[in-house]
Amino acid sequence: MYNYGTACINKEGHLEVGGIDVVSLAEHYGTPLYIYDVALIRQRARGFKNTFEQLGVTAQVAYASKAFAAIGMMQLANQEGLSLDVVSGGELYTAMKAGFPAERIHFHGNNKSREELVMALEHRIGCIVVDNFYELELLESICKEKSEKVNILLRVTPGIEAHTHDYILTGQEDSKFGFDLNNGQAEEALKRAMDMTGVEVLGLHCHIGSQIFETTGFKLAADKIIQKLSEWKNRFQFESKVLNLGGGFGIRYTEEDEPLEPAKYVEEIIKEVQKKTDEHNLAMPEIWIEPGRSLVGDAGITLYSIGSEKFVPEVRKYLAIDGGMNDNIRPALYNAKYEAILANRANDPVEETVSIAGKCCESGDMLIWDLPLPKASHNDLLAVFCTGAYGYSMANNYNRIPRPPVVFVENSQAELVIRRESYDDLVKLDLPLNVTVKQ
Ligand SMILES: Cc1ncc(COP(=O)(O)O)c(C=O)c1O
Ligand SMILES: N[C@@H](CCCC[NH3+])C(=O)O
Repeated sequence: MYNYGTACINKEGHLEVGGIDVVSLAEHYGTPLYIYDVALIRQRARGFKNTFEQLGVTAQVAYASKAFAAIGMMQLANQEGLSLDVVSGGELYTAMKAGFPAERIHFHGNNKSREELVMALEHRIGCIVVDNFYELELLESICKEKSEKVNILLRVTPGIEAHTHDYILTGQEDSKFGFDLNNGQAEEALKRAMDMTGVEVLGLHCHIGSQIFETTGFKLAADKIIQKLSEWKNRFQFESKVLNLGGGFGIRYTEEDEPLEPAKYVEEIIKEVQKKTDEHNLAMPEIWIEPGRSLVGDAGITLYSIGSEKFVPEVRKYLAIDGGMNDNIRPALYNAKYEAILANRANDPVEETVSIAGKCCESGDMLIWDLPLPKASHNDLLAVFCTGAYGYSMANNYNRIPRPPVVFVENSQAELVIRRESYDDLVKLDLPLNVTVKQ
Protein backbone atom coordinates (compact mmCIF):
# COMPACT_ATOMS: atom_id res chain seq x y z
CA MET A 1 0.00 0.00 0.00
CA TYR A 2 1.25 3.48 -0.89
CA ASN A 3 2.08 5.75 2.02
CA TYR A 4 -1.01 7.88 2.77
CA GLY A 5 -0.30 9.87 5.94
CA THR A 6 -1.05 7.84 9.07
CA ALA A 7 -2.85 5.07 7.12
CA CYS A 8 -1.34 1.63 7.83
CA ILE A 9 -2.33 -2.02 8.13
CA ASN A 10 -2.76 -3.22 11.74
CA LYS A 11 -2.13 -6.67 13.16
CA GLU A 12 -5.69 -7.81 12.37
CA GLY A 13 -4.89 -7.05 8.74
CA HIS A 14 -7.28 -4.08 8.80
CA LEU A 15 -6.68 -0.61 7.45
CA GLU A 16 -6.07 1.85 10.25
CA VAL A 17 -6.08 5.67 9.97
CA GLY A 18 -5.33 8.23 12.68
CA GLY A 19 -4.78 5.30 15.04
CA ILE A 20 -8.30 3.90 14.46
CA ASP A 21 -9.29 0.64 12.79
CA VAL A 22 -11.57 1.58 9.89
CA VAL A 23 -13.59 -1.64 10.35
CA SER A 24 -14.72 -0.25 13.70
CA LEU A 25 -15.49 3.10 12.01
CA ALA A 26 -17.68 1.26 9.50
CA GLU A 27 -19.48 -0.57 12.33
CA HIS A 28 -20.09 2.67 14.18
CA TYR A 29 -20.94 5.10 11.37
CA GLY A 30 -22.00 2.75 8.58
CA THR A 31 -20.90 2.94 4.95
CA PRO A 32 -20.31 4.75 2.67
CA LEU A 33 -18.14 6.85 4.96
CA TYR A 34 -15.69 9.65 4.29
CA ILE A 35 -12.69 9.52 6.64
CA TYR A 36 -10.13 12.36 6.93
CA ASP A 37 -6.66 11.95 8.40
CA VAL A 38 -6.38 15.25 10.28
CA ALA A 39 -2.66 14.88 11.05
CA LEU A 40 -1.93 14.76 7.33
CA ILE A 41 -3.92 17.94 6.67
CA ARG A 42 -1.98 19.69 9.45
CA GLN A 43 1.31 18.41 8.02
CA ARG A 44 0.46 19.77 4.56
CA ALA A 45 -0.65 23.14 5.93
CA ARG A 46 2.52 23.48 7.99
CA GLY A 47 4.64 22.39 5.02
CA PHE A 48 3.34 25.30 2.94
CA LYS A 49 3.64 27.82 5.76
CA ASN A 50 7.15 26.73 6.79
CA THR A 51 8.39 26.96 3.21
CA PHE A 52 7.39 30.62 3.02
CA GLU A 53 8.97 31.26 6.41
CA GLN A 54 12.23 29.60 5.39
CA LEU A 55 12.32 31.70 2.22
CA GLY A 56 11.66 34.83 4.27
CA VAL A 57 8.60 35.68 2.18
CA THR A 58 5.48 37.26 3.68
CA ALA A 59 2.58 35.09 2.61
CA GLN A 60 -0.96 33.91 3.12
CA VAL A 61 -1.81 30.28 2.49
CA ALA A 62 -5.55 30.22 1.78
CA TYR A 63 -7.37 26.89 1.83
CA ALA A 64 -9.56 26.65 -1.30
CA SER A 65 -12.65 25.41 0.47
CA LYS A 66 -14.32 24.22 -2.74
CA ALA A 67 -12.12 21.11 -2.31
CA PHE A 68 -14.05 20.20 0.85
CA ALA A 69 -16.22 22.73 2.65
CA ALA A 70 -17.61 21.99 6.08
CA ILE A 71 -17.71 23.90 9.35
CA GLY A 72 -15.25 21.46 10.97
CA MET A 73 -12.86 21.70 8.04
CA MET A 74 -12.88 25.49 8.12
CA GLN A 75 -12.24 25.40 11.87
CA LEU A 76 -9.29 23.10 11.25
CA ALA A 77 -7.96 25.52 8.60
CA ASN A 78 -8.29 28.33 11.12
CA GLN A 79 -6.45 26.30 13.80
CA GLU A 80 -3.58 25.96 11.34
CA GLY A 81 -3.50 29.70 10.66
CA LEU A 82 -4.61 29.33 7.04
CA SER A 83 -6.66 31.93 5.20
CA LEU A 84 -9.76 30.83 3.31
CA ASP A 85 -10.76 31.04 -0.34
CA VAL A 86 -14.55 30.92 -0.75
CA VAL A 87 -16.36 30.91 -4.05
CA SER A 88 -20.04 31.35 -3.18
CA GLY A 89 -22.40 32.79 -0.62
CA GLY A 90 -22.83 29.25 0.70
CA GLU A 91 -19.12 28.77 1.36
CA LEU A 92 -18.95 32.23 2.95
CA TYR A 93 -21.95 31.42 5.15
CA THR A 94 -20.28 28.16 6.24
CA ALA A 95 -17.10 30.10 7.08
CA MET A 96 -19.08 32.54 9.21
CA LYS A 97 -20.79 29.64 11.01
CA ALA A 98 -17.32 28.20 11.62
CA GLY A 99 -16.25 31.48 13.22
CA PHE A 100 -13.55 31.93 10.58
CA PRO A 101 -11.88 35.36 10.89
CA ALA A 102 -13.45 37.47 8.12
CA GLU A 103 -10.26 39.42 7.43
CA ARG A 104 -8.58 36.20 6.24
CA ILE A 105 -11.35 35.31 3.77
CA HIS A 106 -10.92 35.86 0.02
CA PHE A 107 -13.99 35.73 -2.21
CA HIS A 108 -13.74 34.20 -5.70
CA GLY A 109 -16.13 33.46 -8.54
CA ASN A 110 -16.84 34.45 -12.13
CA ASN A 111 -20.45 35.48 -11.50
CA LYS A 112 -20.89 36.69 -7.95
CA SER A 113 -24.39 38.00 -7.41
CA ARG A 114 -25.25 41.36 -5.91
CA GLU A 115 -26.46 39.52 -2.77
CA GLU A 116 -23.17 37.67 -2.46
CA LEU A 117 -21.13 40.87 -2.82
CA VAL A 118 -23.31 42.66 -0.25
CA MET A 119 -22.88 39.70 2.10
CA ALA A 120 -19.10 39.86 1.67
CA LEU A 121 -19.08 43.60 2.44
CA GLU A 122 -21.34 43.20 5.45
CA HIS A 123 -19.00 40.61 6.91
CA ARG A 124 -16.00 42.84 6.07
CA ILE A 125 -14.06 39.99 4.48
CA GLY A 126 -10.37 40.49 3.66
CA CYS A 127 -10.55 40.69 -0.09
CA ILE A 128 -12.71 40.19 -3.15
CA VAL A 129 -11.05 38.66 -6.19
CA VAL A 130 -12.72 40.57 -9.03
CA ASP A 131 -13.13 38.46 -12.13
CA ASN A 132 -14.69 40.70 -14.81
CA PHE A 133 -15.86 44.23 -15.74
CA TYR A 134 -19.48 43.57 -14.79
CA GLU A 135 -18.44 42.62 -11.28
CA LEU A 136 -16.04 45.56 -10.96
CA GLU A 137 -18.79 48.09 -11.80
CA LEU A 138 -21.34 46.29 -9.60
CA LEU A 139 -18.96 46.24 -6.66
CA GLU A 140 -18.12 49.93 -7.07
CA SER A 141 -21.83 50.84 -7.14
CA ILE A 142 -22.54 48.77 -3.99
CA CYS A 143 -19.54 50.30 -2.19
CA LYS A 144 -20.72 53.82 -3.09
CA GLU A 145 -24.27 53.05 -1.92
CA LYS A 146 -22.97 51.78 1.39
CA SER A 147 -20.05 54.25 1.69
CA GLU A 148 -17.71 51.29 2.05
CA LYS A 149 -14.26 50.61 0.70
CA VAL A 150 -13.15 47.06 -0.04
CA ASN A 151 -9.81 45.45 -0.89
CA ILE A 152 -9.72 43.69 -4.22
CA LEU A 153 -7.40 41.60 -6.35
CA LEU A 154 -7.90 41.54 -10.11
CA ARG A 155 -7.97 38.01 -11.49
CA VAL A 156 -5.90 37.88 -14.68
CA THR A 157 -5.69 35.18 -17.32
CA PRO A 158 -2.09 34.91 -18.46
CA GLY A 159 -2.62 32.78 -21.57
CA ILE A 160 -0.94 29.65 -20.21
CA GLU A 161 -2.05 26.11 -21.01
CA ALA A 162 -1.05 23.96 -18.05
CA HIS A 163 -0.79 20.23 -18.65
CA THR A 164 -3.92 18.83 -17.06
CA HIS A 165 -7.47 17.72 -17.88
CA ASP A 166 -9.24 20.18 -20.24
CA TYR A 167 -12.13 20.68 -17.80
CA ILE A 168 -9.83 21.97 -15.06
CA LEU A 169 -7.67 24.32 -17.13
CA THR A 170 -8.22 27.97 -16.23
CA GLY A 171 -5.21 30.03 -17.36
CA GLN A 172 -5.66 29.81 -21.14
CA GLU A 173 -6.91 32.78 -23.19
CA ASP A 174 -10.21 31.11 -24.10
CA SER A 175 -11.34 30.72 -20.49
CA LYS A 176 -14.43 31.96 -18.70
CA PHE A 177 -12.30 33.32 -15.86
CA GLY A 178 -10.49 36.60 -15.39
CA PHE A 179 -9.21 39.61 -17.32
CA ASP A 180 -6.97 38.72 -20.23
CA LEU A 181 -3.43 39.86 -19.57
CA ASN A 182 -2.31 39.88 -23.20
CA ASN A 183 -5.11 41.74 -25.00
CA GLY A 184 -5.29 44.83 -22.77
CA GLN A 185 -8.33 43.79 -20.68
CA ALA A 186 -6.34 43.47 -17.48
CA GLU A 187 -4.76 46.89 -18.01
CA GLU A 188 -8.18 48.42 -18.69
CA ALA A 189 -9.54 46.83 -15.50
CA LEU A 190 -6.64 48.20 -13.48
CA LYS A 191 -7.10 51.73 -14.85
CA ARG A 192 -10.83 51.66 -14.11
CA ALA A 193 -10.32 50.24 -10.63
CA MET A 194 -7.64 52.80 -9.77
CA ASP A 195 -10.17 55.56 -10.57
CA MET A 196 -12.83 54.06 -8.34
CA THR A 197 -13.42 55.28 -4.80
CA GLY A 198 -14.98 52.09 -3.42
CA VAL A 199 -12.20 49.63 -4.19
CA GLU A 200 -8.54 49.42 -3.24
CA VAL A 201 -6.49 47.27 -5.64
CA LEU A 202 -4.12 45.20 -3.50
CA GLY A 203 -2.73 43.34 -6.48
CA LEU A 204 -3.27 40.59 -9.00
CA HIS A 205 -4.50 37.02 -8.88
CA CYS A 206 -3.92 34.17 -11.30
CA HIS A 207 -4.88 30.49 -11.17
CA ILE A 208 -3.84 28.39 -14.14
CA GLY A 209 -5.63 25.12 -13.40
CA SER A 210 -5.76 22.12 -11.11
CA GLN A 211 -3.87 18.83 -10.65
CA ILE A 212 -0.69 20.23 -12.26
CA PHE A 213 2.55 18.30 -11.78
CA GLU A 214 5.26 20.70 -12.86
CA THR A 215 6.14 24.25 -11.99
CA THR A 216 6.81 25.49 -15.55
CA GLY A 217 3.28 26.84 -16.08
CA PHE A 218 3.21 28.64 -12.72
CA LYS A 219 6.63 30.19 -13.39
CA LEU A 220 5.64 31.31 -16.89
CA ALA A 221 2.47 32.90 -15.52
CA ALA A 222 4.46 34.67 -12.80
CA ASP A 223 6.99 35.94 -15.39
CA LYS A 224 4.23 37.38 -17.57
CA ILE A 225 2.53 39.06 -14.64
CA ILE A 226 5.74 40.54 -13.28
CA GLN A 227 6.61 41.89 -16.74
CA LYS A 228 3.22 43.67 -16.80
CA LEU A 229 3.65 44.92 -13.23
CA SER A 230 6.93 46.48 -14.24
CA GLU A 231 5.24 48.29 -17.17
CA TRP A 232 2.35 49.39 -14.95
CA LYS A 233 4.71 50.71 -12.31
CA ASN A 234 6.31 53.01 -14.88
CA ARG A 235 3.09 54.05 -16.59
CA PHE A 236 0.57 54.24 -13.73
CA GLN A 237 2.78 54.18 -10.60
CA PHE A 238 0.86 51.03 -9.65
CA GLU A 239 2.62 48.71 -7.21
CA SER A 240 1.14 45.31 -6.52
CA LYS A 241 1.27 44.72 -2.77
CA VAL A 242 -0.04 41.19 -3.26
CA LEU A 243 0.52 38.54 -5.90
CA ASN A 244 -1.85 35.59 -5.59
CA LEU A 245 -0.65 32.59 -7.59
CA GLY A 246 -3.71 30.41 -6.97
CA GLY A 247 -3.67 26.70 -6.27
CA GLY A 248 -3.53 23.72 -8.57
CA PHE A 249 -0.61 21.71 -7.13
CA GLY A 250 -1.07 18.12 -8.21
CA ILE A 251 -1.21 15.07 -5.95
CA ARG A 252 -0.68 11.35 -6.43
CA TYR A 253 -3.89 9.40 -7.03
CA THR A 254 -2.24 6.37 -8.66
CA GLU A 255 1.23 5.29 -9.65
CA GLU A 256 0.79 7.12 -12.97
CA ASP A 257 1.00 10.42 -11.08
CA GLU A 258 4.35 11.90 -10.16
CA PRO A 259 3.78 15.12 -8.24
CA LEU A 260 6.34 17.17 -6.34
CA GLU A 261 6.10 17.43 -2.56
CA PRO A 262 3.44 20.15 -2.06
CA ALA A 263 5.86 22.59 -0.43
CA LYS A 264 8.39 22.02 -3.23
CA TYR A 265 6.02 23.62 -5.77
CA VAL A 266 6.00 26.75 -3.66
CA GLU A 267 9.76 26.82 -3.26
CA GLU A 268 10.41 26.64 -7.01
CA ILE A 269 7.75 29.20 -7.92
CA ILE A 270 8.80 31.70 -5.26
CA LYS A 271 12.44 31.55 -6.30
CA GLU A 272 11.33 32.50 -9.82
CA VAL A 273 9.20 35.38 -8.49
CA GLN A 274 12.15 36.64 -6.43
CA LYS A 275 14.44 36.44 -9.47
CA LYS A 276 12.02 38.26 -11.79
CA THR A 277 11.06 41.00 -9.32
CA ASP A 278 14.79 41.63 -8.76
CA GLU A 279 15.42 41.81 -12.51
CA HIS A 280 12.62 44.36 -12.91
CA ASN A 281 13.61 46.29 -9.83
CA LEU A 282 10.24 45.67 -8.18
CA ALA A 283 9.64 45.17 -4.48
CA MET A 284 8.81 41.55 -3.65
CA PRO A 285 5.01 41.49 -3.18
CA GLU A 286 3.30 39.54 -0.44
CA ILE A 287 2.59 36.11 -1.94
CA TRP A 288 -0.77 34.41 -1.51
CA ILE A 289 -1.53 30.88 -2.63
CA GLU A 290 -4.80 28.96 -2.48
CA PRO A 291 -4.28 25.20 -2.53
CA GLY A 292 -7.29 22.93 -2.14
CA ARG A 293 -6.46 19.45 -3.42
CA SER A 294 -2.88 19.42 -2.11
CA LEU A 295 -4.09 20.22 1.43
CA VAL A 296 -6.88 17.67 1.76
CA GLY A 297 -6.79 15.30 -1.24
CA ASP A 298 -4.67 12.45 0.04
CA ALA A 299 -6.00 12.89 3.60
CA GLY A 300 -9.39 11.53 2.53
CA ILE A 301 -10.41 7.88 2.26
CA THR A 302 -13.87 6.63 1.32
CA LEU A 303 -15.06 3.38 2.83
CA TYR A 304 -17.74 1.35 1.04
CA SER A 305 -19.41 -2.00 1.61
CA ILE A 306 -19.34 -4.40 -1.28
CA GLY A 307 -22.77 -5.75 -2.27
CA SER A 308 -23.81 -7.46 -5.46
CA GLU A 309 -21.58 -8.95 -8.13
CA LYS A 310 -21.97 -9.78 -11.78
CA PHE A 311 -19.86 -11.80 -14.21
CA VAL A 312 -19.68 -11.14 -17.89
CA PRO A 313 -18.05 -14.46 -18.92
CA GLU A 314 -14.53 -14.04 -20.27
CA VAL A 315 -14.85 -10.27 -20.04
CA ARG A 316 -15.07 -9.01 -16.48
CA LYS A 317 -16.38 -9.29 -12.96
CA TYR A 318 -18.30 -6.33 -11.56
CA LEU A 319 -18.44 -5.73 -7.82
CA ALA A 320 -20.98 -3.13 -6.77
CA ILE A 321 -20.52 -0.83 -3.78
CA ASP A 322 -23.08 1.07 -1.71
CA GLY A 323 -22.03 4.46 -3.14
CA GLY A 324 -20.67 5.73 -6.44
CA MET A 325 -21.04 8.80 -8.61
CA ASN A 326 -23.29 10.46 -6.06
CA ASP A 327 -20.51 10.59 -3.45
CA ASN A 328 -17.60 10.77 -5.94
CA ILE A 329 -18.40 12.07 -9.38
CA ARG A 330 -14.76 12.46 -10.47
CA PRO A 331 -14.41 9.13 -12.34
CA ALA A 332 -17.58 9.87 -14.35
CA LEU A 333 -16.67 13.51 -14.92
CA TYR A 334 -12.94 13.39 -15.58
CA ASN A 335 -12.23 9.70 -15.99
CA ALA A 336 -10.31 10.09 -12.72
CA LYS A 337 -8.40 7.07 -11.42
CA TYR A 338 -8.13 5.81 -7.85
CA GLU A 339 -6.38 3.08 -5.88
CA ALA A 340 -8.30 0.91 -3.44
CA ILE A 341 -7.83 -2.07 -1.12
CA LEU A 342 -10.01 -4.40 0.91
CA ALA A 343 -9.98 -2.59 4.26
CA ASN A 344 -10.95 -5.68 6.31
CA ARG A 345 -8.49 -8.05 4.58
CA ALA A 346 -5.69 -5.74 3.62
CA ASN A 347 -2.95 -8.39 3.85
CA ASP A 348 -4.72 -11.01 1.74
CA PRO A 349 -3.01 -11.77 -1.57
CA VAL A 350 -4.37 -10.41 -4.82
CA GLU A 351 -6.35 -13.11 -6.65
CA GLU A 352 -8.35 -11.41 -9.35
CA THR A 353 -9.06 -8.23 -11.26
CA VAL A 354 -12.50 -6.70 -10.77
CA SER A 355 -14.31 -3.53 -11.77
CA ILE A 356 -16.02 -1.49 -9.08
CA ALA A 357 -19.50 -0.29 -10.01
CA GLY A 358 -21.48 2.39 -8.24
CA LYS A 359 -25.14 1.92 -7.34
CA CYS A 360 -26.56 4.73 -9.49
CA CYS A 361 -28.81 3.93 -12.40
CA GLU A 362 -26.21 4.99 -14.92
CA SER A 363 -23.77 2.80 -16.90
CA GLY A 364 -21.10 5.46 -16.51
CA ASP A 365 -21.24 5.09 -12.73
CA MET A 366 -18.03 3.05 -12.51
CA LEU A 367 -15.69 3.97 -9.69
CA ILE A 368 -12.64 1.91 -10.67
CA TRP A 369 -12.00 -0.25 -13.73
CA ASP A 370 -9.71 -3.29 -13.47
CA LEU A 371 -8.71 -3.22 -9.83
CA PRO A 372 -6.52 -6.06 -8.53
CA LEU A 373 -8.05 -7.44 -5.30
CA PRO A 374 -8.21 -10.56 -3.15
CA LYS A 375 -11.39 -12.55 -3.90
CA ALA A 376 -14.01 -10.22 -2.45
CA SER A 377 -17.72 -10.56 -1.87
CA HIS A 378 -20.61 -8.89 -0.05
CA ASN A 379 -19.78 -7.52 3.38
CA ASP A 380 -16.16 -6.90 2.51
CA LEU A 381 -15.11 -3.28 2.88
CA LEU A 382 -13.48 -1.35 0.08
CA ALA A 383 -11.26 1.64 0.99
CA VAL A 384 -10.69 4.09 -1.85
CA PHE A 385 -7.72 6.37 -1.29
CA CYS A 386 -7.16 10.04 -2.04
CA THR A 387 -10.81 11.09 -2.08
CA GLY A 388 -10.40 14.12 0.18
CA ALA A 389 -10.66 16.79 -2.51
CA TYR A 390 -13.70 17.36 -4.75
CA GLY A 391 -15.30 14.17 -3.46
CA TYR A 392 -17.79 15.12 -0.77
CA SER A 393 -17.87 18.72 -2.05
CA MET A 394 -19.22 17.52 -5.42
CA ALA A 395 -21.50 14.88 -3.90
CA ASN A 396 -25.12 14.96 -4.99
CA ASN A 397 -28.44 13.23 -4.42
CA TYR A 398 -28.86 11.64 -7.83
CA ASN A 399 -31.34 8.74 -7.52
CA ARG A 400 -32.25 10.30 -4.15
CA ILE A 401 -29.31 8.63 -2.47
CA PRO A 402 -28.45 10.32 0.85
CA ARG A 403 -24.94 11.76 1.14
CA PRO A 404 -22.55 9.89 3.45
CA PRO A 405 -21.21 11.19 6.75
CA VAL A 406 -17.70 12.59 7.18
CA VAL A 407 -15.53 11.68 10.13
CA PHE A 408 -12.22 13.25 11.19
CA VAL A 409 -9.67 10.94 12.83
CA GLU A 410 -6.60 12.02 14.79
CA ASN A 411 -4.63 10.56 17.71
CA SER A 412 -6.97 7.55 17.99
CA GLN A 413 -10.05 9.79 18.28
CA ALA A 414 -12.87 10.02 15.76
CA GLU A 415 -15.13 13.03 15.42
CA LEU A 416 -18.16 13.26 13.16
CA VAL A 417 -18.04 16.55 11.23
CA ILE A 418 -20.93 15.89 8.83
CA ARG A 419 -23.71 13.49 9.75
CA ARG A 420 -25.29 11.07 7.29
CA GLU A 421 -28.17 12.52 5.32
CA SER A 422 -31.50 10.91 6.17
CA TYR A 423 -34.50 10.24 3.95
CA ASP A 424 -36.22 13.07 5.80
CA ASP A 425 -33.37 15.39 4.82
CA LEU A 426 -33.93 14.35 1.23
CA VAL A 427 -37.56 15.46 1.17
CA LYS A 428 -37.29 18.48 3.44
CA LEU A 429 -37.38 20.99 0.56
CA ASP A 430 -40.23 19.24 -1.27
CA LEU A 431 -43.72 20.71 -1.11
CA PRO A 432 -46.89 18.69 -1.66
CA LEU A 433 -48.86 19.37 -4.79
CA ASN A 434 -51.86 21.58 -4.14
CA VAL A 435 -53.34 21.63 -7.62
CA THR A 436 -56.12 19.11 -8.03
CA VAL A 437 -57.35 17.70 -11.32
CA LYS A 438 -60.92 18.76 -12.22
CA GLN A 439 -63.05 15.70 -12.92
C1 LIG B 1 -9.41 30.24 -8.28
C2 LIG B 1 -9.04 28.92 -7.72
N1 LIG B 1 -8.19 28.88 -6.68
C3 LIG B 1 -7.83 27.71 -6.11
C4 LIG B 1 -8.30 26.51 -6.59
C5 LIG B 1 -7.84 25.26 -5.92
O1 LIG B 1 -7.23 24.42 -6.79
P1 LIG B 1 -6.58 23.05 -6.29
O2 LIG B 1 -7.59 22.33 -5.52
O3 LIG B 1 -6.20 22.37 -7.53
O4 LIG B 1 -5.40 23.43 -5.45
C6 LIG B 1 -9.16 26.50 -7.69
C7 LIG B 1 -9.61 25.25 -8.29
O5 LIG B 1 -9.05 24.86 -9.31
C8 LIG B 1 -9.55 27.74 -8.25
O6 LIG B 1 -10.41 27.78 -9.27
N1 LIG C 1 -13.37 19.62 -9.28
C1 LIG C 1 -12.13 19.44 -9.96
C2 LIG C 1 -11.20 20.55 -9.85
C3 LIG C 1 -11.78 21.88 -10.15
C4 LIG C 1 -11.08 22.85 -9.36
C5 LIG C 1 -11.82 24.11 -9.15
N2 LIG C 1 -11.50 25.14 -10.11
C6 LIG C 1 -11.52 18.09 -9.62
O1 LIG C 1 -12.12 17.29 -9.00
O2 LIG C 1 -10.44 17.79 -9.97
